[in-house]
Amino acid sequence: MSVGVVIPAAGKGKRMGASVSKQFLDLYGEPILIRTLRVVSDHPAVTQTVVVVGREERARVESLLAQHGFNSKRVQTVIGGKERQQSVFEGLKALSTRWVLVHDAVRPFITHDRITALLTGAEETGAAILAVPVKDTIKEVEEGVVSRTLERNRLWAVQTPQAFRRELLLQAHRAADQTVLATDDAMLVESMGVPVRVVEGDYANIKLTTKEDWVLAEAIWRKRSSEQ
Ligand SMILES: Nc1ccn([C@@H]2O[C@H](COP(=O)(O)OP(=O)(O)OP(=O)(O)O)[C@@H](O)[C@H]2O)c(=O)n1
Ligand SMILES: C[C@](O)(CO)[C@H](O)COP(=O)(O)O
Repeated sequence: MSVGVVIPAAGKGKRMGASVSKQFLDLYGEPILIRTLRVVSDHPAVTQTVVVVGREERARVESLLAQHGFNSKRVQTVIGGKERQQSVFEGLKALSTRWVLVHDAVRPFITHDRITALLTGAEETGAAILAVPVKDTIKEVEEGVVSRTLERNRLWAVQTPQAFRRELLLQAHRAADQTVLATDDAMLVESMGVPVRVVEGDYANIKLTTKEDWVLAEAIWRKRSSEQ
């Protein structure tokens, strides 16, 4: 199985509200992007990694990669787009592998064990995602009033990485042609009628989105470090 990875890292991190984009913030002495990359690119199935960056940040990312021992053969950079979906599409075009993992730069707590399970899950239909059962009750709200309570035992919170046959995901992105804006890649494949396998994720695989997530990230990191 030849597996490439796309790491979208061209976001601005507006909801985090820090002075630099969240993927460059240090978590216990190392930038989040580097922590994420170290786990994903070291997985034994991964042969190619592409980091998608903002145009004005490319030089900074390349020097960060070199500083942390990632040479340009192991990890390359491409310029992203305005939305995550466009950034992923740019990354996909730079890969030559049969399979692709798409993984947010800001989910540093992914493990090899979950990546392996995800890749196995994807073999059947060409598409698989990691997800965890939701813990809260979820309601639809319109103009400040509840319109519907969703059936919790059918709801899963979706994470990355997501794994696809690369040609399938490329086809799905081309079909969307920027007229459909999806919040994850699986949505594009689902809209082609392809079944997407759900593989149980890990609640610790959080996405750093707001300041509260940072507190949680520090706690997860401390716990993981004390267990090693
Ligand atoms: N145009 C974009 C937007 C997002 N991303 C990346 O997609 C991942 C998930 O996106 P999100 O958490 O929404 O990051 P931001 O867009 O940076 O956050 P915000 O919406 O708060 O600005 C991040 O690794 C982010 O860098 C990207 O590569 N290109
Ligand atoms: C892809 C994702 O991480 C799955 O949970 C999420 O949808 C990304 O959303 P964002 O608004 O781009 O952070």
